[in-house]
Amino acid sequence: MLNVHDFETAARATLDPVYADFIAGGARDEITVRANEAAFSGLRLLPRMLRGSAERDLAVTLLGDRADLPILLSPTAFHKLVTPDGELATARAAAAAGALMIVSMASTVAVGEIADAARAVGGDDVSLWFQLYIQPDLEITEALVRRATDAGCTALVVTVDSPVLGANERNRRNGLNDLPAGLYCENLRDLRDGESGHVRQIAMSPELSWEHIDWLRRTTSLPILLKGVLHPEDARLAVQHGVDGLVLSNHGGRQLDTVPATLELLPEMAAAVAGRIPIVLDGGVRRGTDVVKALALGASAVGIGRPVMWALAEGGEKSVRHLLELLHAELDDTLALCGASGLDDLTPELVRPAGWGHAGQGTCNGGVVS
Ligand SMILES: Cc1cc2nc3c(=O)[nH]c(=O)nc-3n(C[C@H](O)[C@H](O)[C@H](O)COP(=O)(O)O)c2cc1C
Ligand SMILES: CCCCC(=O)C(=O)O
Repeated sequence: MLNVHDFETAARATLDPVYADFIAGGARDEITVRANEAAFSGLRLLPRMLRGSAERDLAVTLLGDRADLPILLSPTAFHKLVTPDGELATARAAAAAGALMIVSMASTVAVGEIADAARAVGGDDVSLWFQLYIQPDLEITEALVRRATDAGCTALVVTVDSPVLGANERNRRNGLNDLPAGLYCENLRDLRDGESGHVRQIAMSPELSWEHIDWLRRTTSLPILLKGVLHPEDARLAVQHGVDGLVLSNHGGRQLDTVPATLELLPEMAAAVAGRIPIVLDGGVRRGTDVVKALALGASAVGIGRPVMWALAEGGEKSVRHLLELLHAELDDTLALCGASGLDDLTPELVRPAGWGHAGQGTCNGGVVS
């Protein structure tokens, strides 16, 4: 295993193709799935020479939580689909690599147990964030927030791009509409008497509004990030509503198809928040060079979704750890080659659109690169 792509190839060789499709797939024609990765290819790196340092500092602090690398584990559901220990394996690997994991509300292990597993490996300093789909029944939402808080999660990542579930036609064709027997969304178990944690207990709610964010802001003292805001005007509203951070995400192309690649939106979004809150970008990050491009254009960190699922499927905990170590090493190598001694050295002058001097051909830099 030398890179992220190797994990995908190896995972596909062993995984049930129905689950491989669930992981790889996106909404409708998967135009956005492809656009995310293509956007990174559409930018070139223009390194500086003779100004590096012997060691590079890759650590990042986000909303008070320190991580050894600016690559987060984006929230992904159902880890027991691909490995028997499920999210316990992921959390142990992330803790060992010093990476920050965002636990999906739809995890197949309860968040408290995930946190215990992470701390058993990484000690009390390990930080976990919890991803939340606000439920129209606010008592249920409160109970979920309480479970995450009691588990010691230090931030809430509220996914707002899912007023309805994305239409994944691969899943429809494959007849995948439920979890296999014995797997449950454990965070939803017994929220009301006798509830098993069936996946259908999770409501996607088209009626959610900024009032719900205001309500959540009053309900919890944890930092709140919004995941899935794409319009710069919504980024400005998020700041006005007291949101602490954004995860600039199109859900890996799994919600509205044909939205722009997240990298394409980054310069505009960074301009909209103007440094007031951090931006974590996810979607299509597969290489250390991708991380450098995102940080150069204004992200504080990135997230990875599918790569973690592929590594989990390929070899469980040890493979996720290996994946994170590979990405850490790739990022370090890229910084060295760029003449950067730390993440603060990653500025927009490092990137250029691809193409023979046709301004905007790469279209990812939105005019921010001079
Ligand atoms: C299998 C799978 C499950 C996911 N589950 C969730 C989830 O439960 N909650 C959520 O907010 N996003 C979820 N996502 C989206 C990821 O958090 C992330 O935005 C996306 O995967 C990033 O793109 P990438 O896969 O290209 O790295 C999921 C993505 C995948 C591939
Ligand atoms: C209710 C589970 C949602 C999983 C998800 O967000 C995804 O597969 O993209």
